[in-house]
Amino acid sequence: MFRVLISDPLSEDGIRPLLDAEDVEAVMDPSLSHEELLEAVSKSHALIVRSQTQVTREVIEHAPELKVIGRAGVGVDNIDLDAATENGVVVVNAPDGNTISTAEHTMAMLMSLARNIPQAYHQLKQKKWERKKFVGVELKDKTIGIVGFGRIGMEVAQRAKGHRMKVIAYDPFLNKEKADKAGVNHGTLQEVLQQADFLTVHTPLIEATKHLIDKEAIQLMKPGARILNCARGGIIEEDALYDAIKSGKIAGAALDVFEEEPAIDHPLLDLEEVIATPHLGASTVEAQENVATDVSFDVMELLRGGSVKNPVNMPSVSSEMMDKLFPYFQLSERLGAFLSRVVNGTLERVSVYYSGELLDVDTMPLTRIAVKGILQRHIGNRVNDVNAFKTASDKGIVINEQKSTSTKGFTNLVTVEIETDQEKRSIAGTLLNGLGARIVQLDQYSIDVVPEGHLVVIHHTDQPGAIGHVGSLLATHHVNIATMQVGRTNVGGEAVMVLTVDKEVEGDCHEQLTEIDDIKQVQCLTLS
Ligand SMILES: NC(=O)c1ccc[n+]([C@@H]2O[C@H](COP(=O)([O-])OP(=O)(O)OC[C@H]3O[C@@H](n4cnc5c(N)ncnc54)[C@H](O)[C@@H]3O)[C@@H](O)[C@H]2O)c1
Ligand SMILES: O=C(O)CC[C@@H](O)C(=O)O
Repeated sequence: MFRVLISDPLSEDGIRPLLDAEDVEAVMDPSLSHEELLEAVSKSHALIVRSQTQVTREVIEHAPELKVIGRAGVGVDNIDLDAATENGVVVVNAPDGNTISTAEHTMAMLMSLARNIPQAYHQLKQKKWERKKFVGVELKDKTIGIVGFGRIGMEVAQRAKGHRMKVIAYDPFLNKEKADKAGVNHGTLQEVLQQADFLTVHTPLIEATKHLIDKEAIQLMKPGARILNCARGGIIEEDALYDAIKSGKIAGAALDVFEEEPAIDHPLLDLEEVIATPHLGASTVEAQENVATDVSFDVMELLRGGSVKNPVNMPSVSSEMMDKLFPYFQLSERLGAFLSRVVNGTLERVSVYYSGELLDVDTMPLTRIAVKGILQRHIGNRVNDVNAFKTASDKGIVINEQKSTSTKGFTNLVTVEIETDQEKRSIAGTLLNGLGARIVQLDQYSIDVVPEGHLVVIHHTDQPGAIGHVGSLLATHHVNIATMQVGRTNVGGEAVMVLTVDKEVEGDCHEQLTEIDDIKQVQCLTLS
């Protein structure tokens, strides 16, 4: 008998198949205290949550029999994915079921914001008939800037077009061709900020999107623009938004989500220009039924040993497979992560080539890990080696894996190649017997670099003094160089320097490196 604990309110119709299953004993109790949750989860094989229950490391480590955590919704930021993976617990979510509800909620917020509906309603309830105070603005011919053009962003765009708004969108996976197909304009983040009368964010909350809309970003916006967040608290910096509304730079904001929830006594709620709902984007009968059905299906499949539709983290890999592939996991991920951080343009195709002793091995798990390393730059830990291919194909990225007889003299070689709408770049790495992983090729240049820590990649012209200038400048910024590799194709031609350094190169130091004569591009990255 599988014991399933459901610790947030879920649609009973949606989880009916689970409640009725003969091999499942389900307990739904959304009112558990923290101590009661720890006690209940300690006997459970599966835990199903929405966004309220915080599935922390402590919770996961209290559950020795736990096999799966089901998230009835999209965002998994309330689940400690690392702890789940480390403890062999599979996390599944239900990413499609609440898209429409959240897009519709965004439109409801957009219209309420434009026409001051909540404020006017509140006054009328106080028996005040105010008309002058609540003059709104039309949506027609206004520009809506959409940051994050995934499932919800795209649905919002279609609805905004119905209101005859102009739509401009930014997403690292959006290019002109995809934007044309969706009938929207494609812009950089800066262009979206500058052109938007209404700015709406629909990204996940990950390292790259935390405070994406901060003071500097708001500075770029039109005076009198309005901002919406029906995605995740923290994408918009709340203090910066507060100041911008107080100063009159931003005319108003509509918020469904907050950095800390429940947000009962939040300063933004004291501003009349702010309208808000308590994280209601997914709160419709339909969405709750959809996500409950989807998540219970995957949870039951997993408990019964079947395959799941929406895995979020890494399931256990057989020990036999692990022995062969394990040494290459980190190399493949880091090659992908390195290349994704230096490539320009929108990703279109990823090819991974294997040679030498990898010729006869099933290398598909390594390709997944390389693709995960590439996509993580923009998607964070929602992409993993299980869902990497699906995530790539959802984004229109073609994945290609090939075996090659060209080993360039190494006993094993993994080559990752990325094509974007602007360029084609490649990187190759090997495992040296007893010495660990090495990057041995970057594009046309032969190098020898350990793929870890802080790295600086400098494209320059091969001229006397270039290396010395870089060394002296880093020294003035107290950046210690651990190793330096220089690759060139011919004397006096194009060349690359790859440095490993003891601390991150940023700000002025980065700026000044780019100003050195003969240096064309400086890219800094950290592999951990
Ligand atoms: N308010 C609610 O109740 C509610 C309901 C459902 C979803 N959500 C949230 O809405 C968000 C979007 O959900 P979705 O289903 O559309 O997800 P999705 O994965 O389909 O789309 C997210 C998009 O954001 C893009 N992105 C990532 N980093 C970016 C960056 N730095 N700049 C611009 N774009 C970036 C991704 O490429 C992706 O296309 C998530 O945060 C989700 O948790 C909230
Ligand atoms: O459970 C909820 O209502 C919120 C869900 C939503 O934030 C999500 O990310 O899917």
